[in-house]
Amino acid sequence: MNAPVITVDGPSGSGKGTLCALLAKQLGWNLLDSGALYRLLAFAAGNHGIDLTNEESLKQLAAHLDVQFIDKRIVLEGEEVTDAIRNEQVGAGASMVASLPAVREALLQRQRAFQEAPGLVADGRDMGTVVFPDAPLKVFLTASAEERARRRYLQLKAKGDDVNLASLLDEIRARDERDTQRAVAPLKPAADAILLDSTELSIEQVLERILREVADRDLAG
Ligand SMILES: Nc1ncnc2c1ncn2[C@@H]1O[C@H](COP(=O)(O)OP(=O)(O)OP(=O)(O)O)[C@@H](O)[C@H]1O
Ligand SMILES: Nc1ccn([C@H]2C[C@H](O)[C@@H](COP(=O)(O)O)O2)c(=O)n1
Repeated sequence: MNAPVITVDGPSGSGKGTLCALLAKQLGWNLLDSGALYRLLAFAAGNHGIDLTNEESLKQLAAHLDVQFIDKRIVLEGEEVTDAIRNEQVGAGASMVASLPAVREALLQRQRAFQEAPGLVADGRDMGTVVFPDAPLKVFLTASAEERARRRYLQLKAKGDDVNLASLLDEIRARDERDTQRAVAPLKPAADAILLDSTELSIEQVLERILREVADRDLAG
């Protein structure tokens, strides 16, 4: 029998990554950060001088992407890029390459390979709709664009980045537009997903709510 999967989809800054990391730790399950794959591809394209609209070259690059996930570190073509892929510029590039159907197809099997015992928590935009359509628990996590921009502002400021709240809100809205309007695997809740708006919830409240769903479905064994 396949290992169970919990999918968490939603827009940028809604808290998916935070929730998934906590869930995976609590359950002792594997974690897939699918956004990191699109970020890595955009980053690698920059290294190789490949235009972010060149679908054929990006497809080849995606199929042969030399990446290793070692604990919480990410190594791309021998170079540690864990922090380097986490800025808004790489996020915007990731959103562009993610709109190309051949790229999504090339990354599909790589994502499904993360489904290993005892279970998988999968973070992304199309985890419940495309990559793991049979997952027994699907979550669609949202928050208002203003709250998501505020969270990102605090996150980047804590890292010492020079940030502007209004620009972050513009970038979040632009990314939402691109991610929800693309023709292939657009960001949308799966028909059987639980919708959770975290605008006024703490991280702990979100985790508690989802752990209740895990218990109700008897997923943790
Ligand atoms: N419920 C919450 N309340 C307050 N802050 C939160 C909440 N959830 C997450 N955060 C904070 O918001 C920031 C963004 O969260 P996170 O990276 O988990 O979002 P994300 O949905 O994974 O974004 P992306 O898709 O762009 O990677 C982090 O600093 C995180 O600590
Ligand atoms: N399953 C996924 C995951 C991510 N993307 C795209 C869309 C995002 O704007 C970009 C970066 O993701 P993040 O790291 O911010 O979660 O990658 C996607 O299309 N499908």
